[in-house]
Amino acid sequence: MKSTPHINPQAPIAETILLPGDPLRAKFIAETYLEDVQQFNSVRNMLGFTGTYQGTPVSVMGSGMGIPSISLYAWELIHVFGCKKLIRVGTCGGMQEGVNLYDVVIGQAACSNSSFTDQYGLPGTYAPIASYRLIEAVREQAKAKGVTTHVGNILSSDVFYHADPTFNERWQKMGVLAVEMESAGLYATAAHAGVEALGIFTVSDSLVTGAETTAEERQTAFTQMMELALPLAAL
Ligand SMILES: O=P(O)(O)O[C@H]1O[C@H](CO)[C@@H](O)[C@H]1O
Ligand SMILES: O=c1cc[nH]c(=O)[nH]1
Repeated sequence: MKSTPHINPQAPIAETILLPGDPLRAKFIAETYLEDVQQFNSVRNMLGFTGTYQGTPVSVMGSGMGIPSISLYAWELIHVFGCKKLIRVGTCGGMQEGVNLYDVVIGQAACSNSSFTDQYGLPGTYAPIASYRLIEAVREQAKAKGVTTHVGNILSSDVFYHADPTFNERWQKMGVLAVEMESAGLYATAAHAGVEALGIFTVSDSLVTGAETTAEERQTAFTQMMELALPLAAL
């Protein structure tokens, strides 16, 4: 089996892969939802698993935090291991009133302060967007399950603790729904390779009210986004 500096597969990797930032969230998803689970990766403790969900093969692996981390895993998963649908299941900070703790956000597009897309040498600014097919499918799932979702622009920030206290406010003014740290890199990597990507998030804290969840909840409690993402394997 092929291997890379970061993924040394001990089992097959499916065409659809869920990518939580936290490798322990990947383990939780595999143990909670998948059948016939095999662990395929442990390099750097970036745990990866393959199993089936309602009969369809699906993998789940931690992506680490930040655009450089998710983008290198996404590149290897696509170009070396043949992944075609990459779905980030992450936590995010709500940036608008009405985007409350535990709500589900779907990242239609991802703004960023990262220079990641400079590598493509485009004569302008690239707008990283999710697969519309995957957005539509998740919305249908959400309707059927009675889950409220917020669909719109998100911010993939390179900085968690920003020195400038007005940084978030300026993105909020532009209607950005939520902040996280990876999707712009994932969307651009997928677009460049001609495959599909989507980010589905649970609001773990609110930048509007200051409310927040615990580290344990971030690892295991955000099951709605997982249950919306897994059926995408069958598309
Ligand atoms: O919960 P995950 O998926 O890691 O996502 C969010 O949480 C981390 C920051 O705490 C960043 O990776 C951010 O994108
Ligand atoms: O990147 C992140 C993730 C969750 N909450 C935030 O405020 N930022």
